[in-house]
Amino acid sequence: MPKPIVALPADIREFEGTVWHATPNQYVKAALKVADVMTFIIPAFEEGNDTDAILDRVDGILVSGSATNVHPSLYGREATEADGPFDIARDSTSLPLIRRAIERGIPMLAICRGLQELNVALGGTLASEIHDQPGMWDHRKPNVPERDHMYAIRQPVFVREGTCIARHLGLSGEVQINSLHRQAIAETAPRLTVEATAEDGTIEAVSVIDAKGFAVGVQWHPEYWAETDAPSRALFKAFGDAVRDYAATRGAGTRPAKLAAAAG
Ligand SMILES: N[C@@H](CCC(=O)NCCCC(=O)O)C(=O)O
Repeated sequence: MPKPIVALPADIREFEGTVWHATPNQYVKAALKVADVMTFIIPAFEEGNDTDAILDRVDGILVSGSATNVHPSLYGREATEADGPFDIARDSTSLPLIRRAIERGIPMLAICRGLQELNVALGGTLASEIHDQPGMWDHRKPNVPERDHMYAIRQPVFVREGTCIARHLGLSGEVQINSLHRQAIAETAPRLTVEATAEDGTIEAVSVIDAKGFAVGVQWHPEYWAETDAPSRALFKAFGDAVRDYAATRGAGTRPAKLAAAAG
């Protein structure tokens, strides 16, 4: 069987005097080295992407983290200074991919901003600058020069027994994670179940209720240490296995009508 492919919605970045559709190496490296799947980076456009045409051609979606935030208008709020910076093209690409992948039973792993997009895509809301609230930890990216130190594993979260994420991580109870976020889930979308939380109550992992397949989101960054940290590795291998299972099914004559017609 050919190596399966997952779609990853790009971020919009500006440098060297132009606009780039980009993603950090850590996501595509973990996908290839640990999940053993290839990644097609999807250019981020406010309009023009054909979501089903993308999903007809891939076996999963991987929704990455980003320093930008989901635009508050997407969860019924006015935008304030604290809610930025924004990446509306990324929002416009990710949210339809997330909704449609869930409808079609296409495996999805959502990470950090990806978990927040998953929650908003399914009708939930987000809170900004959570560290300013009484009793909350500081979950923000550590202000250090070295990227390994930014993504250092440094906080415990508690994984509920018998959950999807417990199965994929290969454990329940306390697990140590890294943390690089200013926002978090405020109102959980109706179709999501909370599967892990931090001691301060921050939602750290969710899964889609009654999902047809692998459909989880984590607020931390398993991709960064996927080759060396056991729970991170287990999660990416479980994602890769789900993607291969989907690819095998898709390859077994259940290709979407559009592709079958195009193939003649
Ligand atoms: N912007 C959101 C999501 C945070 C996230 O995805 N962080 C990973 C990238 C970190 C970085 O490079 O700054 C939030 O802050 O909650």
